Amino acid sequence: MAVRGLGQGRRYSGWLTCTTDNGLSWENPIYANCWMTAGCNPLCHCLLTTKPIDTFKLRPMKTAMTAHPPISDQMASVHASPPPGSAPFAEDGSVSGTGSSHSSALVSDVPDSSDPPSSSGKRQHHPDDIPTQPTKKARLSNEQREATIAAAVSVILDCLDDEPLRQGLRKTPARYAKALLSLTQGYKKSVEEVLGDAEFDENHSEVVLIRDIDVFSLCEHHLLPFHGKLHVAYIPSGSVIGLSKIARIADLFARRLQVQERLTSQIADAVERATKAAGVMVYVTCSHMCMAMRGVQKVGAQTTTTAVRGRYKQEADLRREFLDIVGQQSR
Ligand SMILES: Nc1nc2c(ncn2[C@@H]2O[C@H](COP(=O)(O)OP(=O)(O)OP(=O)(O)O)[C@@H](O)[C@H]2O)c(=O)[nH]1
Repeated sequence: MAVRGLGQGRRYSGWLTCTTDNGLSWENPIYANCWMTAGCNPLCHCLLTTKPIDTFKLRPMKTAMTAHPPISDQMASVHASPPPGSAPFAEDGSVSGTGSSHSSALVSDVPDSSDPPSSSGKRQHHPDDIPTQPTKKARLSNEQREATIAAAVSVILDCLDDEPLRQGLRKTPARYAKALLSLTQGYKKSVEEVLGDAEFDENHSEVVLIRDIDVFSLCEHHLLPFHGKLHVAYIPSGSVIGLSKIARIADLFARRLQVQERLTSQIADAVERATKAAGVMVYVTCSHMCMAMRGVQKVGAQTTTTAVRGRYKQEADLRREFLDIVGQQSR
């Protein structure tokens, strides 16, 4: 498949075969942005290795060489110019040539024209802004996301280990990419999908409390896990939702890059919206590996966060009842 002329602002993906000057050869999946009109040199776009590369060859992935929508002029302009000495693509889609090693960011955050810009150009987050829909990045194909992450992990391994291509590490970039996408699968789902049809008319207007729901998430500061338990209570007003859906809503938000406070609020907001409840209370206790394995190294430290909505905000008795049920000290 010919890739010549994919064009400025297009994205492409493929496998890049690299050979270092000491004869080592390996393949890296790449997913990159192209901003040249023809004959671009993939080395200038992909984040590959710190080792010198003297030959390279690009062959398409089975389903790849897809042209994606152009990235905005704004994003194209933040990239550095490609180095001189581009290599032409062959008609079969492969490209070979010589060059020196070069690295740059792999995939930029492509702004969406539907995002309301702030005066600083950044998207403003509003407290009511619950991300109930899959994110823009999650709409990329799994293959594209896996390839991008795996390529980045190859670079990380190259920085850590003297033999990044040894048997035990050879498949690590691909394994890690799969694992990370699994740990962040919440980006791909919406609250509506999670709920399905599991809303049932019921006159029960007393507390429904689901306790001891496991929570596993990734701290957005260090990409290290935090895990613990959460308890959710709501006061129905005319209908209830399937019990499992509360845990699914929790997973939807936990399986993203998070801070515990935001996770807690997002679950409370989503449960309130899904159940149209008169009141919601969420209580989360977690251990953060970024505080245990590294940094301050406090292995026993636990963080508790709560979020209250509706009647739980106004009525201390309801909060007390919640804490009694989950076995915590009343405050
Ligand atoms: N509020 C909040 N902070 C978190 C959460 N997860 C991790 N953190 C904190 O994020 C902070 C990041 O602080 P920085 O000083 O930028 O990073 P750092 O140098 O790695 O900090 P140390 O962990 O203190 O070594 C740390 O204090 C973490 O404990 C969370 O869920 N909520």
